[in-house]
Amino acid sequence: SPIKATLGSVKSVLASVLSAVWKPQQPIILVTDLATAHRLLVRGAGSGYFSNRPPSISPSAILSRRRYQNITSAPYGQHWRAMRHNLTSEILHPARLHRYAAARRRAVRGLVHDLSEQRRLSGAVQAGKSIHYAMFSLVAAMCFGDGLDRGRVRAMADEQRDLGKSLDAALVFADAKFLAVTRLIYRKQWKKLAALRQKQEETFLPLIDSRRGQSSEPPAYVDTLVDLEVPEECPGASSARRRLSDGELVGMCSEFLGTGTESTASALQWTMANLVKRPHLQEAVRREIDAVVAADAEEVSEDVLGKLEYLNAVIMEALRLHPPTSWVFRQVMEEDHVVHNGHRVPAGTRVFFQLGALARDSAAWDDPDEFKPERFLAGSKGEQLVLAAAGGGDIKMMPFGGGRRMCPARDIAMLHIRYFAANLVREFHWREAEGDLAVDLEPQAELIFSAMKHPLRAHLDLGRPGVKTTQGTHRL
Ligand code: HEM
Repeated sequence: SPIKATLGSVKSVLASVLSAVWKPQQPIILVTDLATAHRLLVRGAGSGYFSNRPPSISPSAILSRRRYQNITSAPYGQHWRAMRHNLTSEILHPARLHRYAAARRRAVRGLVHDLSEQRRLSGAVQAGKSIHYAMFSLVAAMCFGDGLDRGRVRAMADEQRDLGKSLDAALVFADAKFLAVTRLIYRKQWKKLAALRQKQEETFLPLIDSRRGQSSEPPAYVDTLVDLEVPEECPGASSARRRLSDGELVGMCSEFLGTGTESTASALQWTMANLVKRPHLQEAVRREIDAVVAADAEEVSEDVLGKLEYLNAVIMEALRLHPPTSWVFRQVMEEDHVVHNGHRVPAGTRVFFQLGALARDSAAWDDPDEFKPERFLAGSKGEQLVLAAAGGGDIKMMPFGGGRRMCPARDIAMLHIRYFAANLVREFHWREAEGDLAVDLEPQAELIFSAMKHPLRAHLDLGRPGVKTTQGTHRL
């Protein structure tokens, strides 16, 4: 109606005026070359901390008015350290990764089964969607333990997807100084965010409660969280520690499910898309697998993944050209001493590292826009590349970020991608579909993650003689 339309335009004018008043523009540095990225992120971090991000847009942090922090959103300090240490030492430590091998095998088996069924029933399979769900079910098992029923996992995956989609809308609340006013102006967005979070609490809290006081092998992430003690924030209580509240636990589980699924599923999808687009590379990967895996072996097991150098090179090249996380964000704090072009960067400055541009820096790569896995093979120039340096060394690409806030899950992410990709290539011959279903390598750049704009679809032929679909038994 005309009244509604008038109110709508008044609202948008008012919102932009208000946001300019209460959100003084902070300077931004956009980093698109590797030399600057290295100087700021790695060496810059050595002379100060430079380890904070701008205020998070995670619904958990916004709705709780920043009382609930997760690893990604927490300011650099004791609380962040305790949470990150728990994740890296209890779940992601390289010596402990083998404990989740059974869950990984189940997830790959489920994915192969799903794709086989789709293949039987229709033409092109919806590989993108299936990969995403399989990765989610694996991460959900690591988070809440084995034995979750399929319906519940589906519901959680849907909730998580809706929450991810709401992030753009949550941007308006990120650093609003007068949240009450912003809430009023954007009340629809606020209500939607609150409803999504409410739903998530209803799903997660019973699962969390059912794990209290239990010990299982392997431990679920949530088991380590309910036992975790973090420093008390009260001034004067420097040595006091406390457990995480229910609200914090829900936020931490949501972070694990989101970060654990989105980037890895996206990297796997980009890898498979490039293999569909380039059948000769797919054949080379298959030959490499066949050379080290017996024809009657049930699967490409995790212990042979280290021998699959060419597959690894394909994955690295996919990560370079299609980094699943688009940006690394930092904000300069008072205590930082970040120097750029001979000047100290003022506190409050936001520094955005554009990962896609960094990985195509022509100073570091020959033919930066070409898909050439060979550059990552032993003996080639790319061999000595460093994915991202937490300490010294050059950076040639940084899909996992860098410095103290670098992704803590690089090893497990690479394991997941290699294991899934190796088995998918062995089980099926992937062929490009026609017309609208052909592989489109255009990204859907979102605020945080960058996935394929058109999720991967492909025709599949059985890769091994004797492999049966659900009507019989699949070998995996
Ligand atoms: C291919 C897969 C992945 C990619 C490309 C990726 C990429 C990234 C990037 C770019 C960052 C920001 C780093 C920075 O600010 O310097 C990050 C942070 C993070 N990632 Fe990952 N990630 C992946 C998989 C995972 C997985 C599987 C998990 C969890 C199981 C995870 C958990 C996290 C966490 C908790 C942080 C925040 C670290 C902090 O603030 O201290 N990531 N990731």
